Amino acid sequence: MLKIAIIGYGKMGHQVESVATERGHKIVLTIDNNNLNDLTTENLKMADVAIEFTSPETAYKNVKKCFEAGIPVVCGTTGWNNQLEELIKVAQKGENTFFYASNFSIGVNIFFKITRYASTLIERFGSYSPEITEIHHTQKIDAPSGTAISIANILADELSNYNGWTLKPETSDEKIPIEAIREGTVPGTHIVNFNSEIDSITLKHEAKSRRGFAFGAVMAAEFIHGRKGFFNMDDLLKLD
Ligand SMILES: NC(=O)C1=CN([C@@H]2O[C@H](COP(=O)(O)OP(=O)(O)OC[C@H]3O[C@@H](n4cnc5c(N)ncnc54)[C@H](O)[C@@H]3O)[C@@H](O)[C@H]2O)C=CC1
Ligand SMILES: O=C(O)C1=N[C@H](C(=O)O)C[C@H](O)C1
Repeated sequence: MLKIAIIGYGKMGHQVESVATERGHKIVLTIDNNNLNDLTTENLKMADVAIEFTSPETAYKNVKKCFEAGIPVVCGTTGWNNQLEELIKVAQKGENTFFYASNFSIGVNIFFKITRYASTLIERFGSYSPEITEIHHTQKIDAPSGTAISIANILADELSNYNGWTLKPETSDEKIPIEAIREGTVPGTHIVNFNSEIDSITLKHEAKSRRGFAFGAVMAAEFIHGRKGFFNMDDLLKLD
């Protein structure tokens, strides 16, 4: 049984609470906009691990607070990639424990591997243009989604004609276009399309709820218990 601090008690925080208690863990602290002053070193030290799902503006400070308190932290907040790199480097030194994923769903992480394999085949022929579409609920702050950026990085790794991504309607020959659609309450849909003059190949992952994200985050919390350093879904799922 782990004692868990939930930082960000919104849509994801509530799902994490539900999955964690079902798995026999205890929630010892919940933090949201209404009780930010409770995010103290003293309170964090009551927990074995913190799980952070907040906003692009707040994640950096929250993860740093966990480092300062010496508490392992699992973070799924998207939209702060520049600052994230800095904290990954800090954790890689081995004094802190940090697990980050742009998407904790097992299905999406399988989808990442399928996308990489498809890209290696596409690269041999060179006649296909890639495009990513992500569809999310209208409350989502960041665009493109963290998952779409992860997919774009995989495509750019494998396709020699591309070296980054661009958010539509902007276009650029060397950048993989990402279309971000905001629609109703969609939990998260990601589509990769490889288009040529004679055909197209489409890969799609569609989350049916937020449960898969929460389940992955709780598994990550269990995984980092007793470990030091930086970890991601490849360490947890060992899909290679
Ligand atoms: N990595 C993954 O698998 C997933 C990542 N996400 C990401 O997680 C983040 C949160 O998503 P949702 O739960 O849907 O958002 P939400 O808006 O429903 O919840 C955010 C919560 O954070 C709280 N909050 C704001 N500032 C805070 C601070 N400084 N300290 C503590 N709490 C604070 C808010 O009061 C709110 O309760 C987003 O960046 C989203 O993209 C969402 C789903 C899955
Ligand atoms: O904000 C969301 O809801 C989600 N955010 C993550 C992202 O930006 O990729 C993961 C998931 O798609 C849901």
